[in-house]
Amino acid sequence: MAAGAGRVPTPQTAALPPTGRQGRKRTIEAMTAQTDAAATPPPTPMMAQYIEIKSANPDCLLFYRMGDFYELFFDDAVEASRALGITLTKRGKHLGDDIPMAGVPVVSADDYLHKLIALGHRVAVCEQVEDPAEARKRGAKSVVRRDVVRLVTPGTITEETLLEPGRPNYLMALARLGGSGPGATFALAWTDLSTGSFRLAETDMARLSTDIAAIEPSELVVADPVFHDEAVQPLLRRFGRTARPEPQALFDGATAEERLCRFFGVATLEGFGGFTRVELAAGAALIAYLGKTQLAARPALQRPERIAPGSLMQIDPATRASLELTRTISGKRQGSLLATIDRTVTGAGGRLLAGRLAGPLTDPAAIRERQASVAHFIADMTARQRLRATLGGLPDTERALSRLSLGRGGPRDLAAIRDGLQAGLAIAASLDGDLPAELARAAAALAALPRHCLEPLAATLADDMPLSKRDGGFVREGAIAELDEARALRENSRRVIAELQGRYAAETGVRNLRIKHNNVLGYFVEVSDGQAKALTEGEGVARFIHRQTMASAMRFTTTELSELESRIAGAASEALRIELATFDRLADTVVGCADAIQRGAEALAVLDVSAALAELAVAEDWTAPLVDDSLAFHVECGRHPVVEAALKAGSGDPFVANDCDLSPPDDADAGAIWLLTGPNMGGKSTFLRQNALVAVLAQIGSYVPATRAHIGIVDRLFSRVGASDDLAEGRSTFMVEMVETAAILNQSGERALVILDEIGRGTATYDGLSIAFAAVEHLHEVNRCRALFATHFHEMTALAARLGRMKNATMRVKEWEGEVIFLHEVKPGVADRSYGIQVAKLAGLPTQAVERARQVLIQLERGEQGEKRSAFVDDLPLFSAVVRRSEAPERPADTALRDALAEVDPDSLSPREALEELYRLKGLAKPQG
Ligand SMILES: Nc1ncnc2c1ncn2[C@@H]1O[C@H](COP(=O)(O)OP(=O)(O)OP(=O)(O)O)[C@@H](O)[C@H]1O
Repeated sequence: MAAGAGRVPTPQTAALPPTGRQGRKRTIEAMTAQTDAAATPPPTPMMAQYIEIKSANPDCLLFYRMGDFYELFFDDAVEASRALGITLTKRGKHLGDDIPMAGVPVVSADDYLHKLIALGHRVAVCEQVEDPAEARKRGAKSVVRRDVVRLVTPGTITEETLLEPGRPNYLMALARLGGSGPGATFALAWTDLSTGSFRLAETDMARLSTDIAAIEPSELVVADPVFHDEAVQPLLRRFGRTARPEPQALFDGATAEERLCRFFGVATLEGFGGFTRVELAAGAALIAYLGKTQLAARPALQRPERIAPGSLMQIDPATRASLELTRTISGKRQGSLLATIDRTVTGAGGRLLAGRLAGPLTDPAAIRERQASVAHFIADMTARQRLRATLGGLPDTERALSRLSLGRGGPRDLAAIRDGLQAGLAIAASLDGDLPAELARAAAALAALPRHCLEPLAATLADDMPLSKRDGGFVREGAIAELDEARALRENSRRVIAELQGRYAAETGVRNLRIKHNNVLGYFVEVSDGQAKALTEGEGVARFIHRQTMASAMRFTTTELSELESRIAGAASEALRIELATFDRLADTVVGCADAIQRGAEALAVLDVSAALAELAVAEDWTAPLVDDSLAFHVECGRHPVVEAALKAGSGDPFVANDCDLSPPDDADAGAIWLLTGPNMGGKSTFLRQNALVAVLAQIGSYVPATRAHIGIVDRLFSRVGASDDLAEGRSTFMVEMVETAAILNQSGERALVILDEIGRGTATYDGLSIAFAAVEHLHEVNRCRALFATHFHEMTALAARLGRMKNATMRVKEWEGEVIFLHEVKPGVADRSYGIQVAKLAGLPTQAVERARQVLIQLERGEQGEKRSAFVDDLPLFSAVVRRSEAPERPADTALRDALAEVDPDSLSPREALEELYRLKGLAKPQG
């Protein structure tokens, strides 16, 4: 019986010793230490096997299969019990000490794996690789042979339960050739093992983190020396535990091409397109790492696709985060651009859309091709709705195929392929007429789906699928005569058992006599204690053979029952054998057609995304932007899709659309800069971001939230909005801001689009103002890019007089009865004030603090008009903040003046006396001291 079977992992409470990588290493050493044979008994054969396997996988938690459980021992047990909250127990001794042990049931292993992977662990799954009967043949003490069948790592998972449907899960390899000097070349290779996509791209040191962030890998493998290179380390640190070192041998450039050819079974890679040496090294490293983690299984990877340099808009990690493209700043999908625009109905469609959003295109022709697909589905609403209804119910064909090719598939994966093939062929037939190029290619891929693969699946598979193939029952009745026979025998035997039970009950007179089954006794007759006499006395003695006495029941068997049992067992195992063989045959057929099925699944994803973007454009009233090679950036009535959706769902307030024109002014050869001033909460950040999002949406081939848009290709997008600390990197808010601003000023060319919000506010006013000034001048004179710059430094608006391509714009507000009303409208010109205090009041600052701020502001403004700053500070008595009254206390001069005025009788004064009186009063009004 399984060790620990029947145990349910429960929250663990015992205090545990410290663990960690170091601790684990120590334990392995201790485990394998040679000991004084006389003093301590040698490890049991099973423990010796465990230690051997664990030593070969020191950096993984080892899931060691024992019956229905995966057991963990030593430090692995301690670590897993902590991470998973499962009971830590012990089993036997090693070198005189108790062996800590923890286990998880095989049936729910996926959930535990999920948690461990999410925590950054890697797990080696060690299975029994022979029948226990075989082991017994070698002697009573021999252990069943076990081996690691798979390393589960964050980038190589394929289980449905471990993956998010709409998110790709990338494994990436980073290769460097040419040493660590300036001549070094870099490349990335990445694959989504769950779908088989495989891409390669060259990169360089400056772009490295931007390119990695665009893919968002779950796991990044880097050659050991590169991983530890001081120049690369800070970049990799950004990706935390995602990045891990692997032996340099995996990345060997000299053998890379040969290794790739071997994997794809081709003599040369020429048919796949040209690759650089470093790209091949990255690709081969990825394949080698897959070999290391997947062991015997060969994933169905697509042929490598090269992403040409410059073909995608570059968006660095900070910009990506600040624009909340696929995730909000707090890390959630909800509230991101992706979540707001995603109307896809399949997992593959969702992943394709996410991928497109991560890498907008820079080729206008390719963008227009995608736009045409969207336009097609806008024009043909019936086709769109029909397609979406068909796609909506489909399982994830891509991921099912990947599991089948890795030998991890189940009956439901076969059914998914069947349904995908059926739907694909039906859709191909319905896509008629004049199709735009991208859709025509998709239709062709669908029409080419392998019917010879569908036929056996459709003829053989049942309608309802069990989860595991071992449960049987997935082959349709009538499909295989041999199986029908075995099943009939099995069913028939069950009926015979029921009849036997009735007969025994009648013959013995025990009405509630039952025939039951368990794994230990097999079939047995059970009667309650009080009625056992009918079976143990008289005629019964000869027939009923006693097996077991329970607390309140007795169990028996009969010769007839034993014979029946072996017939039933034979029929059931025969039926299962036939079903398993059928599964393997069908899975082989599917894997044999993997290429065509993959292309079909991709085509379905393209159709889903095109129809979804059409649906979005219609529902939200978006328009097709004109995208070309110019430097134009002209958006009319643009909106921020996420803020607009939030307003709709919340207050119901309409979103105020705004124009933005950064196209080169008439006689200029470079784009314009808008300097945006306006009150807090006026909508500056929203306006800045919405224009960046319009550029992104336009370049993924989508329609955009505007009434008209003309976008000249943006090759690089920079957004520096809001401030954040990067304490892990030891950088303050201001430092982070400056590092990002430096990157923008160093890297933007004339095709860049730069969004800068309140640069320089994190330091002293004059320092900040000077930096903001310099940044705008630099953007205008050196970078010459299109830019939007929001600021509260109103002094900067004066730059418009000097910088020909800079324009001032402001957010309109209305003041009404002392309150400020934000109109969220952008208009040319300069803001007169910031309205910060009104916003503070709206935010609920205590009344006396608001009043006090007003006084300080008045004095500060006076100070700006000539009075000395030091005098102003002197004018602020230390304790005035606690003055509760809203009016300022009367000063002595005010009282004297009022008294003097009261005494004056204007009717009795001559003109000369009146003048003298005026001088006297003025004298009284002079500030004291
Ligand atoms: N065009 C708009 N139409 C309607 N509401 C808007 C619009 N723009 C912004 N808002 C609303 O105003 C809020 C504040 O906008 P935003 O953060 O862009 O202001 P801001 O000027 O950048 O403020 P601050 O200077 O304080 O950062 C938004 O959360 C949104 O609810």
